[in-house]
Amino acid sequence: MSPTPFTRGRATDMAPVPVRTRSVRVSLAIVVGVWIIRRLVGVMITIARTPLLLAATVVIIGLAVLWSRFGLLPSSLASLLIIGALVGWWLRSPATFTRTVGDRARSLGRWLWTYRRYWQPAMVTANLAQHRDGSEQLPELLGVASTRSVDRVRVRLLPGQTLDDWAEMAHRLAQTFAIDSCRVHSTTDVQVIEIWALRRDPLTDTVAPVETAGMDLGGLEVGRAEDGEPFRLGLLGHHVLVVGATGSGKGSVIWSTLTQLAPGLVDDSVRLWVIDPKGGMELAPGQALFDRFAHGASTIDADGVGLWEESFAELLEDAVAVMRDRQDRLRGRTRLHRPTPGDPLLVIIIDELASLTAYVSDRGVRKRIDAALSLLLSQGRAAGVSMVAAVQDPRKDTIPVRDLFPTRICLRVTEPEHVTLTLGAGMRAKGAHAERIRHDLPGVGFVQVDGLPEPTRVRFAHITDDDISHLVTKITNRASAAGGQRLQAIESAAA
Ligand SMILES: Nc1ncnc2c1ncn2[C@@H]1O[C@H](COP(=O)(O)OP(=O)(O)OP(=O)(O)O)[C@@H](O)[C@H]1O
Repeated sequence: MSPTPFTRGRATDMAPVPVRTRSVRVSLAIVVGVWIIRRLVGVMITIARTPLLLAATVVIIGLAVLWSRFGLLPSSLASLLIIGALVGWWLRSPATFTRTVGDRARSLGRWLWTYRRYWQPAMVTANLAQHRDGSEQLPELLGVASTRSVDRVRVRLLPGQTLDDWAEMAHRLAQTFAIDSCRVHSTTDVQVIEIWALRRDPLTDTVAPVETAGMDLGGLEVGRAEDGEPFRLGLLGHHVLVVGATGSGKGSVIWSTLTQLAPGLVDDSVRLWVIDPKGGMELAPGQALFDRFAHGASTIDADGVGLWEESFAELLEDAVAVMRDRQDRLRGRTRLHRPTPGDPLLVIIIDELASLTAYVSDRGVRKRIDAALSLLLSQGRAAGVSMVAAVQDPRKDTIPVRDLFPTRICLRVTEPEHVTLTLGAGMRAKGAHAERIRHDLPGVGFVQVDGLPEPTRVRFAHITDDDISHLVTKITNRASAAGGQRLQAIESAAA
């Protein structure tokens, strides 16, 4: 007889040979003694594994020995000396003190009093514990690294668990550990994840622009991530799409990127071609830095076609020509163009991409723009042509080339659907609720880089009008000091 759906499968014995063991009587003293010894060994292992605890234990034992041998006065003096040294360190170098002592002490405290203490009930109530053969299996708490605002909790998953299981439970964990919010991140080890538990949101404070002497196109420091660390945006070999409702701070993504490109603008290893279809309102203050600037003119030609649309198409087609020329030159020599002074990275900046893809009135011009955009986005990265484009509406009929941007940034949006369209399916479940970003937090958003499993929440640096004029003056002065071709390019752009 064939098995029914309920009788299919193989039955396994609970044990290879069923054995009935006799119960053994053990005295209470032995049970308590073993329990104490196990605890003591656990404490010693913890001390040995934790440098801060080890140092504190050594100091305390040292002071106790001093006291027992030489009395109270020498040990009190030694204690004062140690406290004085710590205070002196904190005053001289608060950053290193915080990193070495403050954060470690905080991590230890959070590990002991919050996570280790409530780990079992938290796992059970969030359905993240497993029950097998009558025993309870808990995911292993590997460690906690805390800063002033966030606890990064490393956890080894139980067999069969995935990052998504934890992402689904993130809000429950936040509630259980009494923290603002929780996000789950993968690590290089597939069995280990990191929970970022936010105790205080470091992104409520405006982020100031960072002045850089050098430029790292693989990671421009454009803002701050939610763990309080600098956030770096890769531009070399990338195109970046910024999506956000009006007033969400798209301008700050563009300007913080431009600020970081300053060294390259001075030594001519970066050139900017800019399209600002909103009449140049957003980007004109930086015009002196752009090699080309198409911003729309108020004129139309004899056929009623806006000349600005022509100028957008021309700029993009010229960029395609630069790309083709590079491809011819680099073929067989390298697979990725490395920008150098005189052979720069060409960065194309477009402030409102929908004006080029959806709102162009002339069909011929629109076709030209579509063709050039698709070519640049699909082939430009390797040839040293990168694009940074901003748009309010990420829907496919507005931005058909959306998926060709490997890096996508979702600032505050009006609809949950916009998050999925921008960052990809499943990203809201991983905590990217960009539709919930508060109106008073412009420049806050989620960044998704192709190949990385979850988005990063960041705040981009706020660049004021004064910062922009300071930047323009600085770059033109430096370029003037450097002399040569680059200055001519800047001067002719400014003219
Ligand atoms: N990172 C930021 N930090 C603090 N304030 C910011 C930040 N970015 C933008 N702002 C402020 O928020 C307001 C809106 O910014 P912005 O013009 O860049 O938005 P936008 O998304 O480009 O809007 P639109 O689509 O209407 O042009 C401005 O007053 C700006 O000063």
